[in-house]
Amino acid sequence: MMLHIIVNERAGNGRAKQVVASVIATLKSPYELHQTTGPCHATALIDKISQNEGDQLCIVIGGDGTIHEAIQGAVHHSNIIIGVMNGGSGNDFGRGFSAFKTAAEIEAFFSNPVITEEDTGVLFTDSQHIFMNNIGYGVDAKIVYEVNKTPLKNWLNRMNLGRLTYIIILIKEVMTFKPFDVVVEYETKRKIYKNVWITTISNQPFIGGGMKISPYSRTDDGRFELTIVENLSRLKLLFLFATIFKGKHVNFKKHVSQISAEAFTIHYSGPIQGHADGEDVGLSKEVITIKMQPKSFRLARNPLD
Ligand SMILES: Nc1ncnc2c1ncn2[C@@H]1O[C@H](COP(=O)(O)OP(=O)(O)OP(=O)(O)O)[C@@H](O)[C@H]1O
Repeated sequence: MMLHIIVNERAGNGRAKQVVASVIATLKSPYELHQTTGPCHATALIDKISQNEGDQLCIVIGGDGTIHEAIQGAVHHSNIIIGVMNGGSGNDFGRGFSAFKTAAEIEAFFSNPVITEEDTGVLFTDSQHIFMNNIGYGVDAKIVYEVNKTPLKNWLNRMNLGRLTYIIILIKEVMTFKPFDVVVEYETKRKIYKNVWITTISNQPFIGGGMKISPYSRTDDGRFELTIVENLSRLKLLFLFATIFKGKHVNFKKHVSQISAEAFTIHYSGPIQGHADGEDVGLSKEVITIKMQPKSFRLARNPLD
């Protein structure tokens, strides 16, 4: 098995750069180092690496954006095995799937390889988007959109206060966002929800840097969980957000519904901001569809996790 290290040195405001430096200083196994230079480069690197014969272990060091791009490539190549080291500020992939923390853990993987086949999803709007963590339309997506745009993020990241960016923008958006209506179709069912704030489809539990929005999601069960938050005041929504960090929001059954299925079609009453794995996918069309791609990439798990 050949070892490749793919790093986005810009990720996490330099955190990935520090991680890669400490890994290569202590790694004993031979490796090839690849540095991403901009958007979509991680996908192109995976495509190129896949042309080598046999299994290729690609340890991706970056944030969820870089990992998302690497997995876009990995789903097309069965000889690619993705491993991850957290180098961003949110790091939800590492929380929900698995992550290596040290070179010693990578060496431990070589003596005892734990490789699993993991699910991804595809969002169909006017174009297609593959996602591994979650996609969502609603106030949560508007928060992600605003967080990615704000200069506050880099400034607070530099002081290791990345999570504070989410909290400040979350409060602002909860106070100004206009709720919407949806019709959800799954299996043979059709349900109507009014006054909706959040529609998030999850493949793993975490979103927004550690908020446990979908506590029962599993990355290899061939199903998604749709979380709908509806019909509550702005103040209650703010309170509910505070409970999402620990996954306790699911106890508010009057306002929070969770549905498990392999595919969903959702009709929106108006254009609502969306994201896939924290990256902007624009405003919702009238109808969107989400489909499961079961066991679509191979993951190297940290055997010491
Ligand atoms: N060398 C580079 N310079 C600038 N951007 C890059 C480079 N390499 C990759 N990128 C782009 O940076 C985007 C963001 O990267 P990533 O999500 O890994 O880091 P981050 O935004 O700092 O992390 P987080 O989302 O956890 O805050 C990626 O989607 C990728 O398109």
